[in-house]
Amino acid sequence: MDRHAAGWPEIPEAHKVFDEVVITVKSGRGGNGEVVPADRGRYVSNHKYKPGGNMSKQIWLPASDPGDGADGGDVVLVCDPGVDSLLHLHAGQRGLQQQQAGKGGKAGKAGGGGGGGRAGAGGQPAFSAPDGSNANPNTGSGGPKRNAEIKKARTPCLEIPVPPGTVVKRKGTGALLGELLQPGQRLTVARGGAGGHGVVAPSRQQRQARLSRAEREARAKGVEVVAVEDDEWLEDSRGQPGQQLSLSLLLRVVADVGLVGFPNAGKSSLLKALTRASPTIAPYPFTTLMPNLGVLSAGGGANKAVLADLPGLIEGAHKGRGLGRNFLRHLRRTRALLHVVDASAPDPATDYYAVREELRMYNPDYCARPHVVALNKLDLLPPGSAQPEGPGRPAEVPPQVASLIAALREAATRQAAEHAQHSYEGPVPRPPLAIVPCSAATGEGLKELAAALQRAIGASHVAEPDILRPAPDTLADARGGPAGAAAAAVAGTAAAAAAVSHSTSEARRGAPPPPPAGWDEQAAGAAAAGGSDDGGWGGGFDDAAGELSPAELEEFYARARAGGLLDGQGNFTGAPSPDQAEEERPTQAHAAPPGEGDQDFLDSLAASGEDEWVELSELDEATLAAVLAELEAEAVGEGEGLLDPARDIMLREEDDDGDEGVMEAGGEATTGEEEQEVAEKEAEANLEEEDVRMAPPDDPDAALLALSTEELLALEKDW
Ligand SMILES: Nc1nc2c(ncn2[C@@H]2O[C@H](COP(=O)(O)OP(=O)(O)OP(=O)(O)O)[C@@H](O)[C@H]2O)c(=O)[nH]1
Ligand SMILES: [Mg+2]
Repeated sequence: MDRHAAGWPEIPEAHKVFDEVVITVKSGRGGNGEVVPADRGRYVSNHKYKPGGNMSKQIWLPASDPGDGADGGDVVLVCDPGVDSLLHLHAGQRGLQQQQAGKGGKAGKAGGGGGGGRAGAGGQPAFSAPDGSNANPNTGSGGPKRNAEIKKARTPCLEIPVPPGTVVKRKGTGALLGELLQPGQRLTVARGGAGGHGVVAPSRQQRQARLSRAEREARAKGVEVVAVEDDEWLEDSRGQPGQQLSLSLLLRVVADVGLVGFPNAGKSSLLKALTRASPTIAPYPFTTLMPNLGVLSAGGGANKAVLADLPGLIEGAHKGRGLGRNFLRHLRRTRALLHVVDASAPDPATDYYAVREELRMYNPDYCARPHVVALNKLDLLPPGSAQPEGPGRPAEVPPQVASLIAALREAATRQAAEHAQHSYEGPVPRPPLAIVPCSAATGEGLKELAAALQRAIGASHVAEPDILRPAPDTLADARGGPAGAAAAAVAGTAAAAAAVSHSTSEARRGAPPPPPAGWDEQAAGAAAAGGSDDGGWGGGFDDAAGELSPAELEEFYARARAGGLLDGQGNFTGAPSPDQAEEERPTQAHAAPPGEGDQDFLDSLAASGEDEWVELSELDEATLAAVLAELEAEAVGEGEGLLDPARDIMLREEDDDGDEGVMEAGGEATTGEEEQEVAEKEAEANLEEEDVRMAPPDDPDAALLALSTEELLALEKDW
C-alpha cells in the first residue's frame, strides 16, 4: 500500500487552477458628446466676392448638429475551441500587458494569444474594454454628427476567449450568468456606458435669462437663494461610466467518456491510440495536468464520442494530494467512464478499487455511470500459456490475465457490498460493463475497447450534458444595478433652479446602462467566498446543494424531486419510492397562507407555542418580521433549540416517523461588512460540507442549515 500512501510527487499549486479563475471585467466608458455654443457656426469667405462688387466678403455658415460620443466597449466572453483551459486568464501570464484593447482602438482580444489580464485591485486579473471616443468634429475622430444617415460610431468590444464548457458566475453573489458550450457562442458580461449626447450650449444671454427667472421664482416661494447653477445641459453631454464586476469562471469539460486512473496507468497513451489526439505522454506521474480531448469514431465514423483524458487520480486526492480532486468535476458532464488500470502494477485490483472509492467519495453518481475497465500494458505481462485464437475458436485468455480480471470484478463487488453495508448515500456503484485487456503500445484489444465504450455510452442514463441556464433576469440583474441609478447620480449635480428646456436628449437616451450596484464593494468582496462550484452532483446529493447558486439550486431540487430523492421536507432520502416521498409530505398547518396583517395567524402561532409548519415564502416581509418578533417575544422555541443565538429561527415539523425537517430563516438582508461575514461563514460551511461528503453524512440537514435565507426561501417556494 506504499504506492497508495506515498511516493507521488508534489504538484505545483499553479497547475491546480487551470479550470478556475476569478477576473475583474470593466466595460468602456461612453465618450462625451460635442458641446457647441448656441451661436455656432462661422464666417467663411464668400468666393463670389469680386473686388469692386457689392457682395459681402464673408458669409455666415451655421455649424452642423453637435456629434454624440461613442458608446463604451462591451466585455464579451467568446467560446473558443482552440483554448483548452483558463490558465491564460490568470494574472502574471506572459504578454498580459498587451491584452488590453487600446482606447477607441482596434478590437481587443484578451488571452488566447497567450496572456492574462492586467493584475487589478486585489491581485485579480482585470480586463478592460476600450472607452468610447469623444465627439470631436475638428479631428474627425469623434462620434458621428447627429445625422440620421450617419450611424453611431461603434467602439469595439473586448473579447475574452474561453474554452467550451465554461460556466460564468458573478463572484460574491454566485449568480449564474451563463455557460459557453458552442464554438463562437458569445456572452456579454459588461455593457459599455452610453455615449454622451451632442448638445447646443445655451448662449450667455439665454443662460442669464434662465438663471434670473429661476432666482425670481425661488424668491417668490420665499426660498433664500445662495447660488444657482445651470449645468444640466453639460451633464447631458457626458458619457456614462462602464460597468465593473468580478466574475468567477469555471471550466467543466464536456465529453462522452472520461478516462480515469492512477498516474502513469496509460490514460494519455490510450487516448492517443484510440483517437487523433496527441497528448503528452511520459514515464512519470502527473504528465497530464489538465484534460485532453479526443474524438473516437467507431462504426464508420457515424458514432462519434468525445473522450476526455483526465489527470491521474491518487488515493488521498480528496485531501488535496496529487492534483487534488477538483478536476473530478470534469466527469460531471460525461456519460460513461473508462477506468485505465496498469496491468503490470503490483496490485491492479487495489489500484482500481482506490480510484473507484475516490470517485464515490467525490460524487456517488459517478460510480453509477456505466464504466469499462481497460487492463492496459498487457504487453508487459510475461507471456502466458493460453491458446491463441484459432479457426472457429476465440483466443483463450492467459491465466494471469484471467486472475486479474477476476480480482477486478471482486473489487467492484466489494465496493457495492460496502455501499449496502454502510448505507452510503447515493446510488449503488455499478460493476464494470466490460473489462478489456489491451495495450496502448501494441494496439492489442483496442478495437474491443472502442466497441465496449460505445456500448457504455449507449447504456448511460446521462442523456445530455446538463447545461446550466441562468434564470431569465439573472444576467440583467447581475450586470446592472438598479435601473436609473446612473441617471440619478448624474442628475444629482443639476441645479434646482435650472429649468433647462433644451435637454431633449433625456428621453432619447433611454435607459443608460446603470453602473453595477456596489462598484467598490465588488472589488472588496472579491476575496470573499461564493460561486464555489466543484460541481459534484449530477443528480441528487444533498451536501452539494450548499455550493449552488439559487438558480442552480432550483434546478437541482427540481431534478432531485423528479428522481424521488427528495422527501416532502427537502431531505434527501437516498432512493425512496415516489409514493413514499408523497406520504412523507408534511401536512400544512395553514392551508391558506397568511397575508399581510393576518393577525389571527400570528396570534395563534404565538399562543400555541407548538411547532408549526410555515410556508415562509408565502409570508410577506412584514408578516415574516412579525413572526420572528412574536416568536422571540414569546420565547417560542427558546430552550428547545429552535431559536439560535444568531436570532435565526428554526421551524420544525415532526413527521410520522419522528424524523425532523429543519428549516432556517435568517434575518434581514445584509450589506457591506455583514456580507463579508456571511461569505466567510458560507466558506466555513463549505469546508464542513467537504467533510460531510467524505464519509456517509451523519446529518443530512447540514447542507440545508448552511443555506442563506434567500436560498431557503427560493427553495421552499417549490415545496
Ligand atoms: N509497455 C507499455 N507502456 C505503456 C503502455 N501505455 C502507456 N505506457 C507507458 O506508460 C507511461 C505513462 O503513460 P501515460 O499515457 O503518460 O500515462 P497517464 O496515465 O496519462 O499518466 P498521467 O498523465 O501522469 O496521469 C509512458 O511511458 C507510456 O509510454 C502500454 O500499453 N504498454
Ligand atoms: Mg496523461
